[in-house]
Amino acid sequence: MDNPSGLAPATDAHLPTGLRTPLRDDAFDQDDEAKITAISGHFEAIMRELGLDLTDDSLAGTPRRVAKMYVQEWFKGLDPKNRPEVRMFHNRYNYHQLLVERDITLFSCCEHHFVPIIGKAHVAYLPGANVVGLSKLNRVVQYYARRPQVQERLTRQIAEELKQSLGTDDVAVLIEADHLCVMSRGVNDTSSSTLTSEYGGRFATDEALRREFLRQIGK
Ligand SMILES: Nc1nc2c(ncn2[C@@H]2O[C@H](COP(=O)(O)OP(=O)(O)OP(=O)(O)O)[C@@H](O)[C@H]2O)c(=O)[nH]1
Ligand SMILES: [Zn+2]
Repeated sequence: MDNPSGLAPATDAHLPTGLRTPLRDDAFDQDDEAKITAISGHFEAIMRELGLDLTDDSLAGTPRRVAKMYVQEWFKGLDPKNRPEVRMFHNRYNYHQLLVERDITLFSCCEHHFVPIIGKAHVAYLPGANVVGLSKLNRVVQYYARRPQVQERLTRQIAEELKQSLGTDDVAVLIEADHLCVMSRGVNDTSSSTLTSEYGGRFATDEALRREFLRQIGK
């Protein structure tokens, strides 16, 4: 993609304002290593406040482990350099039926409590002139999941990205997930789970198509 300014593209600049993850303008002025060093110092302070002895050989490396985990794994979807390139192929075989990628592993993080959200995403679309490389559907889910999130925004971000990348509004996204903030604290409910969905184009208007999608994902 042309980038005459030479500046890194802003996270989510391609999404409607309400769907963007709230980030400061200078979010990526620091490189990953500088972020890891800074977060490591902050996490060390939290551990100290909890009364932990940082000279213990099991605890000594924890601040940096956590910082690396945040920057390189849990929250790597905040950085636009990690946005997947969605490759399309010419649909020369004229496949125009429903395509469903189901049971995509979903690991995210609750932005209210910073604990995991674990579940599955199911996505579907109706191919037009082009088809997408299947793994790119999983990569789009993972990119938006690897951020502090609420499930509603995650669902709509994935749907919007797929609409733009696949060049069609005929996109469906359904997420079922367990929120550790609900399971492990607060209401301490380990049996409830949360379902969210977004239906675009023909999925929004054609009830039979929506039912077929739900049938294929076992709902
Ligand atoms: N809508 C929505 N809410 C979420 C999500 N993840 C966590 N929450 C909720 O965010 C809310 C935050 O509410 P607060 O009252 O500020 O926080 P709290 O005192 O920790 O709330 P409790 O969890 O009820 O103890 C809680 O009700 C969480 O269950 C999500 O993905 N979507
Ligand atoms: Zn939470």
